[in-house]
Amino acid sequence: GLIHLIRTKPIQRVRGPPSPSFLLGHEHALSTQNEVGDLEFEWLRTYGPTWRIRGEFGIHVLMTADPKALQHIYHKSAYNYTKRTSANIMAEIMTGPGIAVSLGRDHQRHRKIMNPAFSAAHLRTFLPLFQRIGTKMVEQWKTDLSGAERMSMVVNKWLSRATMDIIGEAAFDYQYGALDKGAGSPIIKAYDNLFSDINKPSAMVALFRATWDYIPIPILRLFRFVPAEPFTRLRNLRGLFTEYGKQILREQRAEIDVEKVSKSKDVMSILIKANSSADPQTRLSDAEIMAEMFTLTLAGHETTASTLTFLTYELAKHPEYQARLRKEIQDRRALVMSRGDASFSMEDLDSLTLTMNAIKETLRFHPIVSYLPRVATKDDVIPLAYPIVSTTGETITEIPVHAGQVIFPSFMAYQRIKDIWGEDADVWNPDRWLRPETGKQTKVGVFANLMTFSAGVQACIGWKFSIIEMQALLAEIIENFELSLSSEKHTIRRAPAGFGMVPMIEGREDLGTALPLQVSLVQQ
Ligand code: HEM
Repeated sequence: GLIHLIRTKPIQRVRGPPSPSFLLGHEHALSTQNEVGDLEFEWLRTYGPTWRIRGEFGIHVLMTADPKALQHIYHKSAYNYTKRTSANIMAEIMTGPGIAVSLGRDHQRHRKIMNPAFSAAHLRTFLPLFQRIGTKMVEQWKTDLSGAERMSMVVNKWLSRATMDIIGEAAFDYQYGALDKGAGSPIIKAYDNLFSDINKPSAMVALFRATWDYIPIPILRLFRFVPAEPFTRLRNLRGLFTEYGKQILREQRAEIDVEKVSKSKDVMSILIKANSSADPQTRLSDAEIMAEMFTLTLAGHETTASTLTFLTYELAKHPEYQARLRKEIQDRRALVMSRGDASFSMEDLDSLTLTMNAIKETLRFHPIVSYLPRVATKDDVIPLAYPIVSTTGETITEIPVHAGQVIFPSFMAYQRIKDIWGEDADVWNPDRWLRPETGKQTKVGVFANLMTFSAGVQACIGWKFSIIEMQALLAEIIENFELSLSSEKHTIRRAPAGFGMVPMIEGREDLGTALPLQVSLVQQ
């Protein structure tokens, strides 16, 4: 039966929307939609959690939000579903040969070397750093208010600086000084609007990139010399970062003594140790070390900043929830003070249920990476938790795929399935996490059964780092400030940026990534 199914191109039996364009398929529509998720939600409603769209040059693309399919693709069969060349090579041009673009065995080596730096026990030691940077940011807001009752501010810019300073110190013991230097910080300038700028998809560029899946990789690597956008931007960014990277490495190599390196679990010690390892299984080259540093800076700052930005936006839209959250934080503060402590411990932060639920809900509702393409490396059968109806009216419970099949697993749509998240899945409601059944189905993601950090062997290595960072920064912000929507009644768009999204003001896309809010001091 199976052999027969595979011969008969079973993928074409999966229903889906008619293609808007032979050359561009739905891919261009996905990356230019007004609000990220609009198309996916419509397809989810029409076809169920699994459907078929057209990619560039008319290829059939399987799109799925089905938890069992996600589990299969990312966990059970993870190295049989690899990253798509056209996307991966862009990332490689930007970061160099680091963990996020390496594949198969190569990736296993990177991951094995880096894992110890991201253990839960080690990450907890960063809490004082997160709190120090959080306090610094909050003090700067107070200075800017300078006695006024309220002020308008572009929150994402601030959060970006705070998370940049945090990743610099946490990973490399290096001070980027982004909060001190503000908009003038060279590294912040270099990264500003990166994701929205390099992903401005004209139809021509989209088609050009689509050809990459058919071009040998060594040739693709030469594209980094193309004297046009987005390559110029990527090249400049990598150039600038290489300067930082060399400086950091010089400083660290001079400071680190061999004794300390062999025991230490911080990122720099681990990288320097791996650089001089005699065993090829645990060695990293100079280029790989530089790429690792770049990757951590890139993956570790804007991601968390964007998620927190969407979170502050939701709190501004939901003042009653914001008030409950503040009360929870203030009550705990009273307890901390009665203990005679100056700051929240990890246990204190973990006890803030409403705060954690707001974080979970924002990761569910605003997954800043909304889908991640994968390509099957061999013939396989993908199981489904939710059967679908075929083009000929039969029920399908699994989908046979050929090697080479392109799949867009949709995190955005998965996180809206009502059967899993509740009838109110389409609204931001952190209280859903008080219901014990929420998300308790097929095990998929690394955190709260969400897919926002992806899943399996290539899932986000920094998810726990990011959660603690958000817990610390959010408590700091909400304890000190009331957030409300900007008086100018802007409409905020979840604007597409590659496979993800960034907040933008409708009609003011020229400002790049921007989410303005009003802040006022909490009356003590
Ligand atoms: C809310 C915040 C974050 C989100 C939503 C997020 C999301 C993701 C996703 C979806 C991936 C998979 C990418 C792919 O397969 O192409 C990933 C990978 C990665 N992330 Fe994160 N991330 C966040 C924060 C962080 C932080 C704070 C760090 C570092 C401290 C980090 C470091 C990495 C690294 C190194 C990888 C590559 C892992 C590998 O390929 O093995 N991320 N992240």
